[in-house]
Amino acid sequence: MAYVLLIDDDLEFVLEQVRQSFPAPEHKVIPVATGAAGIEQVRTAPPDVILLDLRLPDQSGLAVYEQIRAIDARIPVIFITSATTADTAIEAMKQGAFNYLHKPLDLQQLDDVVGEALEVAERMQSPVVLRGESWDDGSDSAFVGTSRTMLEAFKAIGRVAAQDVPVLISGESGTGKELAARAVYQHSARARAPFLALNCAAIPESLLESELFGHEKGAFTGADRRRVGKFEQCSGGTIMLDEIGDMPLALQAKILRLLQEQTFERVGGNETVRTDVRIIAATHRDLRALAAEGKFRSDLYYRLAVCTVHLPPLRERGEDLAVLTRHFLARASREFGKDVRAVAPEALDRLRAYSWPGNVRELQSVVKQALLRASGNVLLPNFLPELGVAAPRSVPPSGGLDIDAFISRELTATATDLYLTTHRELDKVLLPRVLEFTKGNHRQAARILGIARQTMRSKLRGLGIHVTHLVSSDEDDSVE
Ligand SMILES: Nc1ncnc2c1ncn2[C@@H]1O[C@H](COP(=O)(O)OP(=O)(O)OP(=O)(O)O)[C@@H](O)[C@H]1O
Repeated sequence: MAYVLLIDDDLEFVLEQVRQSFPAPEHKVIPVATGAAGIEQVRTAPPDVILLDLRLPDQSGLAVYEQIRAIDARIPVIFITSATTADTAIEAMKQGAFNYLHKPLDLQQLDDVVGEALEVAERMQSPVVLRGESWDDGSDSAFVGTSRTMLEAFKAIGRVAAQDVPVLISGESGTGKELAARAVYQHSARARAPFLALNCAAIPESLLESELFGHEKGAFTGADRRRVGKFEQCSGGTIMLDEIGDMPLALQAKILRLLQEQTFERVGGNETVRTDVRIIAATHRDLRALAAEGKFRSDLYYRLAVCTVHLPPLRERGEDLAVLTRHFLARASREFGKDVRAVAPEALDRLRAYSWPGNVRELQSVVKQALLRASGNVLLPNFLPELGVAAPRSVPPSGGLDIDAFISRELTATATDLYLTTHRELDKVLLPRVLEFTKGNHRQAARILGIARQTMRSKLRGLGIHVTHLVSSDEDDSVE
């Protein structure tokens, strides 16, 4: 359940819109009409996200924002502005506001921006617990591993977290780099300041610079107002640059300067902006090799590689496979209201024989699929999907889905959940296709599909499909 605090004296119209977008009982919207009441609410019952009008009867929205930040800088604050207060909204972004929306509110933007803020807040606030020993409570943010290599990684996380220097996290896709970055952040001196994660490979090259550094009005066609970038917005906090190996060389130079001097210029601007951000870079590529080939700046590589955390691939983690399988089984059992507690040794043997190119993410998906088919409380080998075929996809499949072939393959006398697994298979193709069609527009996609946006989001998450908000509130979401 999301808890949204609305601080706005226009309680009739705006409140109605917010309630429409975030209906009870799944959501709780608490409205207050003054800054003082809002601050009191944040103090006594901290919300997940705050919508704050810039114009309030008792004090300015910016003053209220400063006080909220002092209480907890991690709660995302989205400003509500009228056209005349847009400049102040930009000022608020410079001070770390999450985003801003114009009145009258556009319901889709409201939904997208608040939805994204909730995801960001969850990343910051749900604690990543490093689990070297106990593993079977299925807790959502547990970072599980008992193998020697994972214990080394946990130690490295502990070692680098406290030092206020850049960190480089390496590991194949699905090995837990984002979890590691969150753990570093949460154990650092900046843990009470914001954390933003950005996937450099998912953002078109032409937009990435502006996303990170912002731009001035008129910097390029369509830049009709100044935009504050992530490095300015997140000053005091931590930024995860995921897939940094995919960053264009020109932009790497700008990152290097930021690391050396903590300064930069917005795109199309001359003003030197000062910031104070800790960078956690992550990559599935071999940056040292890329640097040797001239495809990654070696000076940036050496700067980033002072503190490193390496996450080994699942196939090299020995005993972790069983531990993680039980962990995900406990989690999925809870999620689907089943009670499958044990894994048959033959099922584990089959899992061990596989090479796991998609690593822990793939295992998580396989266990979920197996659980959906399971009956009784032991996970038997015939509940497992065909390994390699059922690997999660993060990009839309190009060849489409042969649903008839899928059903023929799965239709056995022992199948118990063919309805669910077939629908999941269909979702893997359908959802990305519809989002592609709507250019990442969630509201439109949900409307076309005829399902609730929240349902669509949770389905995407369940399938391991990540949706990232790319640019600003004015623009769209897109599929990674
Ligand atoms: N050791 C672990 N314990 C529990 N869950 C894990 C572990 N490692 C990964 N996961 C889960 O696997 C999924 C993928 O992890 P994560 O997104 O951190 O990987 P990644 O290396 O950043 O992947 P990518 O490079 O594709 O972005 C997430 O759902 C995460 O919670």
